[in-house]
Amino acid sequence: MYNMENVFDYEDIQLIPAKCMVSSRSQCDTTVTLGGNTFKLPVVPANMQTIIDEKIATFLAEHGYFYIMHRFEPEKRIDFIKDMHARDLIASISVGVKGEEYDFVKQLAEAQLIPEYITIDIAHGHSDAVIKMIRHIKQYLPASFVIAGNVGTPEAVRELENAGADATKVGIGPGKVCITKIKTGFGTGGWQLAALRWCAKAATKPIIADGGIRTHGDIAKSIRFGASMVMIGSLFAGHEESPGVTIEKDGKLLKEYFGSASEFQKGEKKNVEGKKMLVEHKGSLADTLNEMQQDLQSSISYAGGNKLDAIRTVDYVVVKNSIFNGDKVY
Ligand SMILES: NC(=O)C1=CN([C@@H]2O[C@H](COP(=O)(O)OP(=O)(O)OC[C@H]3O[C@@H](n4cnc5c(N)ncnc54)[C@H](OP(=O)(O)O)[C@@H]3O)[C@@H](O)[C@H]2O)C=CC1
Ligand SMILES: Nc1nc2c(ncn2[C@@H]2O[C@H](COP(=O)(O)O)[C@@H](O)[C@H]2O)c(=O)[nH]1
Repeated sequence: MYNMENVFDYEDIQLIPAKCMVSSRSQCDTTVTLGGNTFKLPVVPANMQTIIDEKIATFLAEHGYFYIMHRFEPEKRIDFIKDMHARDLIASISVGVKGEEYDFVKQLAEAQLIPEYITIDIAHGHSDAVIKMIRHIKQYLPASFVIAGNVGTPEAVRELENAGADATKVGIGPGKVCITKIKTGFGTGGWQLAALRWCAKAATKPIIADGGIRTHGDIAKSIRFGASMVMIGSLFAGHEESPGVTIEKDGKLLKEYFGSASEFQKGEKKNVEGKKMLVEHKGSLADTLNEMQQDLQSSISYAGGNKLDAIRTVDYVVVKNSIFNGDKVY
């Protein structure tokens, strides 16, 4: 059994401020390097169909943000890579592990269409299916940076890294539209931050923390506990640009956000581990990204530095389930 004293989640932790070394938060640098490219923020919108589409991917790439396109319209991926490369932008796609995905990878290699990033997007990433796919991609597309997941244990991180993954994605069930924990009894939901720390200690390559981010402060906490990058769904859902229908209810604008393992995504009620919810309309994605950057710059200043790395070593306290005291940001 995992030692319960080491179990905590985002809301249980407060980072402790250190002496400020900048005269303005604008001096704090939030950039991060992953796979040889430098991005404005250590944040990537989730590769889900209600979070990202080709238009958002292009916007993110053009403005210096990392992105991962989802894999739920597989027939569009080749044109997507060509289009991004024609614009001199990074191509970052997702794959699954079924038979046709092996052919797809070979097809890319034959056409010399080499995505800069390939994410293997599977619910239970600690599996031979993912290990085999990592090896397959590394054989046919050795120049692509492979992100593999999702996992929730150090053993899984080691196995995927040993198979050739360049980064691993941590988070089984902490997502807002996730019902894995309820339907299966498994996962890192409720202790995602502790699981991240546990995995990061074993990792020799970057870790992407995935799911459970509810506030911008949680990004800083993820960095503190070992993430190089943070994947976020719900905070990016419901924007003007977000895919999905806008609904007006009681004078309020709402947008749908559904899980990749939901009935809505799958089109059938089979192995459903996700749900659909309506989220409040949030305005423009660019505004949210700017606010995230400002908040992270502020986090860096509280950490007593001027770069993201300053956050990695700050002290923290465990304040079990108490930091919000009923407060809400909005
Ligand atoms: N991060 C998270 O906590 C979770 C994320 N998701 C998301 O939902 C989407 C669908 O995921 P997924 O179902 O893996 O993708 P797929 O439906 O593409 O399944 C991929 C393959 O893995 C098999 N598979 C899936 N889950 C398991 C398992 N628990 N044990 C053994 N084999 C398994 C499937 O077979 P078969 O269907 O026959 O079992 C299938 O052959 C992904 O985008 C994923 O990221 C889903 C759940 C949790
Ligand atoms: N268990 C499930 N997890 C899912 C599903 N669809 C996506 N996800 C995961 O959630 C995160 C986003 O989490 P959030 O808390 O930021 O909203 C996403 O990146 C996936 O890893 C699903 O259907 N079931």
